Amino acid sequence: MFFAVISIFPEMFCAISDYGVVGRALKNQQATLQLINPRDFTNDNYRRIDERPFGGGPGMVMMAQPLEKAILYAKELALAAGCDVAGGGCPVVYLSPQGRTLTESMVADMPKLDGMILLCGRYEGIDERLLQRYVELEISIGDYVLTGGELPAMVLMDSVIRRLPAVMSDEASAQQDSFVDGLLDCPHYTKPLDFHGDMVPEVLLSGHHANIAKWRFLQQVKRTQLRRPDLWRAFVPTKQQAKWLKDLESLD
Ligand SMILES: CN1CCN(c2ccccc2CNc2ccc(C(N)=O)cn2)CC1
Repeated sequence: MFFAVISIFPEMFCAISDYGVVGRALKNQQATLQLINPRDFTNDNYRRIDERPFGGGPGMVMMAQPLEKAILYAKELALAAGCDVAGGGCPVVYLSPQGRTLTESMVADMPKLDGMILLCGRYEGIDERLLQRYVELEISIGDYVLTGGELPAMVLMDSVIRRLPAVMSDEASAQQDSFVDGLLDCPHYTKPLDFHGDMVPEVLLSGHHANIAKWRFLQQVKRTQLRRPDLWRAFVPTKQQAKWLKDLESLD
C-alpha cells in the first residue's frame, strides 16, 4: 500500500518507519512511505510556507500554493506506484480536529485502497481554498487538539498497515476474525506462572482450546460491558458467541 505524507517535519516519521511491525512492513516494501516537505515546493527565496491570516488573529496559516504543488507531486508518485489516482484509489486525507473520528471499522476498510496522501497541518491550519479543492477525506483521531497533524498521520498509518494481509500473521488474522471488532480485548498472561503470588487463570494452562476460546470471549464481554456499555449495546454476537453468552451468568 502506497503512503505519501506532506509535512514540514518529515524527520518525525522515523517513529514508525524505524521500529516494530510497521517498520518491518516498510522495509519489506509491503507498504511504501514517501515523505514530501512543502518547503521544497516554495517559489520564494525564503521558502515561505506560512503567512499571516487575512482578518487578523494570532498565529500563521499554511499557504495554498506550496501545498498544492506538494499534493500534485504526491499524486504523480502515487500514479507511478500504480495507484488508481483518478478513480479515487489514493485519496488526499487531511488530519484535523474537524474530521470524522477514526474507528476500527473505518480502518478495516482502508486496506482496500491503493494508497493515501496524508496532509499534515501545522500553525493555525491550512488555507481553506486548498482544502476545498484537494481534500477528499478529513479524519480526526479523537476530540483533542495537537500542535500538528503528524502524530495523527502516524496513528492512522500504524492502524492501517498492521491490518494489511501481507503484514498480519495467519494466526493473528484468524484471531482478528474471532476478535470481533467492537469488543474490548481479553486479558493476556505469560511467564512467570507466579507474579507476587498472583497466578494465571487455570483454563489458560489447560490446553483445552475450546474452553480457552470461550473464556477469552466471555472476558471480552465482561470488560466491554463494564468499561464501554456503548460498545456492548452495539455488539451483535455470532451463533457460537450467543451460545457462550448463555453461560455468562456462570462466569465468576
Ligand atoms: C494550535 N493549532 C495547531 C494546528 N491545529 C490543526 C488545525 C487543522 C488541521 C490540523 C491541525 C493540527 N492539529 C491537530 C490535528 C489533528 C488532530 C486530531 N484530533 O486528529 C488534532 N490536532 C489546530 C490547533
